[in-house]
Amino acid sequence: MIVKVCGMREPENIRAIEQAGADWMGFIFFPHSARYVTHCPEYLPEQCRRVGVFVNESTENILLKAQEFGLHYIQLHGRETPEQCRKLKTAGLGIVKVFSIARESDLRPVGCYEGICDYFLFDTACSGYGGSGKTFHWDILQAYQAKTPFLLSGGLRPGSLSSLLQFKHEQWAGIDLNSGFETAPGLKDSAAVHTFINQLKQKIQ
Ligand SMILES: O=C(O)c1ccccc1NCC(=O)[C@H](O)[C@H](O)COP(=O)(O)O
Repeated sequence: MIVKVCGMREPENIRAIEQAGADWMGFIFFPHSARYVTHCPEYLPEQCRRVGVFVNESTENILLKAQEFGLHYIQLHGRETPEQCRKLKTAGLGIVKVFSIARESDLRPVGCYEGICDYFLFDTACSGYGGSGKTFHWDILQAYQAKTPFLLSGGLRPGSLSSLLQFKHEQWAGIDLNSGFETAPGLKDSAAVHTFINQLKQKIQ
């Protein structure tokens, strides 16, 4: 089970979340986000895969950030096309395409990205692009029949553990933690993340 912690930017907090056992760490390169990373932190995680989060950004700018931050994965939250995903993949980056989910029909576009992306991330549909702090009805994902593994996202918080333990899907590969574990935007409660990861990984590998 991959645990991604998103919206990081403070060096000490990055270290603490790495120590807490996060597998992936997300850096948000979207200027309108409260978690926007304006400059490269003094410390970047070495044990975690580094994920760059972008919204409708040019391939050129994404590649610049990928180099600066040593990104392993690019997570795309906007209207990025399969062609842009393919270009980034060809540059040697892993690709995570995000789909905002409110109803079953929101799963329809995944077919165009199948075979190009390494992972999909299913997040709650909201007026912005992410970080809503709200969950969607996970039952909708039972209609997902493609083969690309996915991360479950949107509104996860310490109290989500029991629901996660009941969730089942063959392609479910991980979860994404963000605002539900924050003490302030961009600052995670490392003790809460540590406890949550330990409890989750004791039950699900
Ligand atoms: O978190 C943000 O501020 C954000 C803004 C714009 C695009 C993406 C953003 N977050 C990316 C993520 O992967 C979040 O973890 C995901 O949306 C879930 O967030 P939350 O509902 O707060 O758990």
